[in-house]
Amino acid sequence: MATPAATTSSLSLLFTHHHSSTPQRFDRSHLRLPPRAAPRRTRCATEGASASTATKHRRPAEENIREEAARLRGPATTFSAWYEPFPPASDGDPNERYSLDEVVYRSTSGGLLDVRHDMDALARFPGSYWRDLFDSRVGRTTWPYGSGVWSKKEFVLPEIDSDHIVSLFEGNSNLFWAERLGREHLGGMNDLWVKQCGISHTGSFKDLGMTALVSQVNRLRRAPLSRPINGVGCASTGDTSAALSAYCAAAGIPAIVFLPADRISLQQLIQPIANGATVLSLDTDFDGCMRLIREVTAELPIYLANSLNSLRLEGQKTAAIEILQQFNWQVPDWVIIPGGNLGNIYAFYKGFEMCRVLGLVDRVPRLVCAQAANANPLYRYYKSGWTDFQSLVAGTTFASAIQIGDPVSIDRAVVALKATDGIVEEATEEELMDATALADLTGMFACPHTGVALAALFKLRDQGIIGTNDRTVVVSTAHGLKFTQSKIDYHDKNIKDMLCQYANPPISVKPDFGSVMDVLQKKLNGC
Ligand SMILES: Cc1ncc(COP(=O)(O)O)c(C=O)c1O
Ligand SMILES: N[C@@H](CCOP(=O)(O)O)C(=O)O
Repeated sequence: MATPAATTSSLSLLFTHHHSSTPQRFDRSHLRLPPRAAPRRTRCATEGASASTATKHRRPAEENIREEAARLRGPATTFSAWYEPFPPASDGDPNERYSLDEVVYRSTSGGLLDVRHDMDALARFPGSYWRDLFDSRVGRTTWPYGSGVWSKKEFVLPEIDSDHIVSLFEGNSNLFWAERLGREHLGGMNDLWVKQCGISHTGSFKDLGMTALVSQVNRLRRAPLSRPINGVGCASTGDTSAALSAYCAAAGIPAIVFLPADRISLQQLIQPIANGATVLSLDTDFDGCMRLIREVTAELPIYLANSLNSLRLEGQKTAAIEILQQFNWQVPDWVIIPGGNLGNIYAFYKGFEMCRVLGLVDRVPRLVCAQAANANPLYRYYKSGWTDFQSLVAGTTFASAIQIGDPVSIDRAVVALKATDGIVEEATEEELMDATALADLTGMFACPHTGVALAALFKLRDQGIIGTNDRTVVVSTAHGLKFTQSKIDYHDKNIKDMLCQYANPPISVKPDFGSVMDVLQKKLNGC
């Protein structure tokens, strides 16, 4: 079994308790709990109104689910969150903090910010309370808890009014047992799981962060705050832009996306176009787009939606909490995540660590960040023993959404990995494409980024670092249907210097019985 990760981490600081507090008896009236279900009454079809009328009008006809939730809501929450410098200031102003209603992305020293929660207030309730509350909301449509993100609202953006939330009922993604991949291709692994964050509204995990960010923008733009924010913008390798465009379109907020020309898939490109965003195709790479959007958002009233903005990570961290929940609050041994701009690895850590600190679980898993060898600044940094970070010009990779050489969240990633006794692995193009193909041959339809994570798993199994019985979760970050060209090239054996050993090209056959029989007999005889 894997060694459980250290339980006291340097990051405990991130979850500051302002006073030492032991969980006390709790008063449920402080929380916005889901309305208690009315006692069920069996109704026979002949009783009163017809059965169809009785089931049709669940609330007054003129009321929508948002209004229904507002009517049923309890007293306001006492939880709060704010921005603080990341990592916590050692030589800066210890009191530096900002309201989430401020438009601020950087600390006064130019460093990153992080969303901090009032952990004292949350810790007034025992872990069992939070587990029960979150479990009670899964799979419901009660606004806004039908979303996997907002079902954990108190841990995400506790102060936002539910009326301001922009949600497409994201999250609650499938976590499935990859039985055959583990058994047949990973030396009899019997506890291998894939968290399908890409089976989602816009086909990637970015939806989780974008619902949080666009909701906050919606709050800022509307009365009483009425901030002059004219639009929301991002640089993107294709997934952030898709999520931003969809959530902005749902809220009626203008979206502006900066895309590196010819470096994202067609399926990703059409998403913001279809959602009505302003799409700028720039003749540079992602890092170049990122530099530009930072300059532009400093000049124009455009709110920055990249994960440099720590609001995003509050939504993304719920995927980690969901994994714990899906395992009935048992902690897996390993979680493997593909990394590019490196916000997500930190978001996962934050979700796990918050649950540990608040007593929902007693430890955190070991994290593995997997990078494409052609875009591997974190891997090189890790291999240097965290002594020498060099940004680089990322090379072309089939895992195009992580073709990033100067990751914004490098410092966040290092904290997450150090605190979880984490590992960084890399995958060559052949390794990631073979891993993707093998996963597909066992029933998945993985994106190349998931292939990077799977290739890292293959290596860590070969090295004996991940054991046969270790409960391991591979985070699948996007839907394979967004990256079909790479699969077409692979199965066509049309990739230079790649064997494409698992290619399964279609067989051209004459349309007559004899020819078809010949082919099938050869196939069935294993020739
Ligand atoms: C599909 C996919 N996987 C993984 C990542 C990596 O996430 P992060 O940038 O947070 O490291 C991204 C974006 O960068 C992505 O779009
Ligand atoms: N893969 C991302 C890259 C940008 O990441 P972000 O999380 O910082 O917005 C994308 O799809 O654009």
